[in-house]
Amino acid sequence: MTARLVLVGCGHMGHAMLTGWINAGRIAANEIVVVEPNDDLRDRAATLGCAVASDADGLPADISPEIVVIAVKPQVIREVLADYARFGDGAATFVSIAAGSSVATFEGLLGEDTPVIRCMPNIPAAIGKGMMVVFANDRVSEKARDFVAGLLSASGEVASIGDEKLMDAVTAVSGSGPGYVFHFIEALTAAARTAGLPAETAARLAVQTVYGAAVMAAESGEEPGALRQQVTSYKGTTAAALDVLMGEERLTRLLTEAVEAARKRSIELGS
Ligand SMILES: NC(=O)C1=CN([C@@H]2O[C@H](COP(=O)(O)OP(=O)(O)OC[C@H]3O[C@@H](n4cnc5c(N)ncnc54)[C@H](O)[C@@H]3O)[C@@H](O)[C@H]2O)C=CC1
Ligand SMILES: O=C(O)[C@@H]1CCC=N1
Repeated sequence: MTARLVLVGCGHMGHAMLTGWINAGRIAANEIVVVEPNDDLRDRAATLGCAVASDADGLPADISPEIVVIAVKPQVIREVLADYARFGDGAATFVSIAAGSSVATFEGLLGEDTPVIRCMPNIPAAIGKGMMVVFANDRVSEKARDFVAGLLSASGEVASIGDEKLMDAVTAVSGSGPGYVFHFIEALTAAARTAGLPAETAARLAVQTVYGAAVMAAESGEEPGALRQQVTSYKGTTAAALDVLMGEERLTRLLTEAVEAARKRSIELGS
């Protein structure tokens, strides 16, 4: 077995991405070593056919991976990276999905010649419907960039940005965004219950409505505003509800405030 890729951290996002890579055939499971201290999560990765270790000391001594993916919480990045310094300074390309953690943090801890790709995925990556946004330093080779782009595209759409500062905004919109949408579904379900619908019906209507509308927004080729107008009959029911949501730009202002809170937190996590 040649260990082409080391995945450090196999929790929610690490596992979501790992299954996407393997299921899409972008890399063979036996070319991956997963480092994960949690026994259950490590076993889950082993079930996929990956080699596993509970910490960096458990990695085979002679491996020389092309890619090291860091998928641990931002709060532990510094201590975790110290264990992977031997792959720094150009030996491997590091891919980080940690919110906030800058490329400079990686270069500082692993050596300034370390190729680093910062990526902000989101949790629908677990079903191949993610949004992944990447920023790379200029040490990343074309070969590594292509390999990583191929891996990420197994989990959904991939976009790149040239200004790393925008990663905090990206994190606040698409990284955390599924959380907002899940909460919207919860809120619509609660409203449906208040309107008298039984629990099961309320939940079903809320999910299918968000799903159908999202697919239509993604695939119809029409602007969301135009689609909204198609639903909104003059003096009809949708207009009555949208008066509540759009009056004084209530929902836009609320979301702007929420996104700004997430953006600020992303900056804090990186400092
Ligand atoms: N969950 C999400 O929707 C998203 C998460 N992210 C980022 O992904 C990263 C991971 O987040 P989650 O998967 O949600 O967290 P998680 O807590 O589910 O996964 C982190 C994993 O790292 C493991 N871990 C801790 N110390 C370790 C070490 N020394 N070596 C190897 N593994 C270690 C933990 O046991 C855990 O399983 C974070 O940096 C987060 O900012 C980014 C975008 C979306
Ligand atoms: O909540 C968080 O910090 C992570 C980053 C984006 C989504 N989840």
